[in-house]
Amino acid sequence: MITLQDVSVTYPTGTHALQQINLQVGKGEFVFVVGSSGSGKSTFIKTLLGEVKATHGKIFVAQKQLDRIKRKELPYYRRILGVVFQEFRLLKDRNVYENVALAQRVVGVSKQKIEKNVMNILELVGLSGKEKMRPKELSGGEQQRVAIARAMVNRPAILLADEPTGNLDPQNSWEIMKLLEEVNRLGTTVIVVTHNHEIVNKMKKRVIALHSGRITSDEMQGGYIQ
Ligand SMILES: Nc1ncnc2c1ncn2[C@@H]1O[C@H](COP(=O)(O)OP(=O)(O)OP(=O)(O)O)[C@@H](O)[C@H]1O
Repeated sequence: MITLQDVSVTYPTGTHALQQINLQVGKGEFVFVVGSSGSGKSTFIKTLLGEVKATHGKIFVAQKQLDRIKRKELPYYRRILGVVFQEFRLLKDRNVYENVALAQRVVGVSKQKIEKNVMNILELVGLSGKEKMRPKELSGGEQQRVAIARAMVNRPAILLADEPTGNLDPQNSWEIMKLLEEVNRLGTTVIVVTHNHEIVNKMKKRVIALHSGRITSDEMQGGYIQ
């Protein structure tokens, strides 16, 4: 599903944010990416999104060669991916339904299908009945559920989550991780960047550790010791 061959990213400032990354993530995998601040985790996510260009190496995502994709093709490429961020990034002046439906409108889904898909995905994330609420009327955990629904409503093959529990208390963090596990169980490849040791250690998934832009360990059913 995802292959990186000798990928390096050097920012114009000269910082080597990723160095010679070789990596394969198979369809349906659940992977944690861990590492201290500045180790290159966000750069890794941004590179997969095509927001940051690799300075060296090849990247294949769902049979597309990302390092060869033209700028104007990026919006189509990004339909393969759903993304969730630490700070939710919901539209404050739109309700739950609208926040999720917008993701479908931009790809041209019909009104009837949007309604069905949005209701289905809101049920999956446990937010049925909250369609009319605005983000500020929801708890942090609920807002992150809306963000996950928005990321998943177009049925992307891959879900990227950059510190999805960074703004949540332990109980909500755990519930969001269980939801990501459910999304993964339904067939989506899930990549989660996190600092949360407890969750990584409990979930026994593949763990890729970065340090100074390099992969220092990659273990199936790994843990996270700092
Ligand atoms: N736009 C940029 N321009 C120049 N340097 C950058 C840029 N973004 C990140 N960096 C640098 O690249 C390195 C990796 O940063 P990155 O944000 O990927 O790390 P991170 O592991 O996500 O950190 P954190 O956990 O603090 O979010 C750091 O040294 C950072 O200062």
